[in-house]
Amino acid sequence: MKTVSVVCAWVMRADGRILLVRKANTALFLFPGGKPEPGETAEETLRREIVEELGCALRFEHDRWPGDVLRAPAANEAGFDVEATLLQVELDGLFSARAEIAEIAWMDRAGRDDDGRLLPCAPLTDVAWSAYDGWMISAKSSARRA
Ligand SMILES: Nc1nc2c([nH]c(=O)n2[C@H]2C[C@H](O)[C@@H](COP(=O)(O)OP(=O)(O)OP(=O)(O)O)O2)c(=O)[nH]1
Repeated sequence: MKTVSVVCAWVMRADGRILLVRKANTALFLFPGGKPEPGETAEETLRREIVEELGCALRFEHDRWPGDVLRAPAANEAGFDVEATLLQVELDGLFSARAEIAEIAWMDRAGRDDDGRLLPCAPLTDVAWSAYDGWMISAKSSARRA
């Protein structure tokens, strides 16, 4: 299987919804982010992509879900898997849809946006929710053991 590598942002609102974007002329909602340029660290890629897509800076929190490298069928490239480095971050400052972003949405665990609309999502979204749930379960059981 051919692979496309991306770095993506897991941005969780206080009510537990996560931020997704839909790019112009595409149907599926995705995590903000994109492909690294040569020589960039994951953090540099994400800062650049978020400025391009949402026009704001990022904060990297250290006491949150450390994120993961996740694999799923690629949303917009037939025959490719996406290998995504997903980093939990917070947006710093006002943000809005820029450049190629057609829509921004906050998705809940049931896949709905703030208006109750069921969002069509890239396969990576489900994989990421499952990884996050797994981390939450293990974080709670270590807290109980402590
Ligand atoms: N950003 C992002 N891309 C995803 C996700 N899930 C998923 O399958 N992909 C796929 C879609 C595309 O096939 C690929 C990202 O390519 P892209 O074209 O959006 O990346 P980019 O912004 O760096 O654009 P470019 O360099 O090709 O101009 O990864 C996701 O959650 N976020």
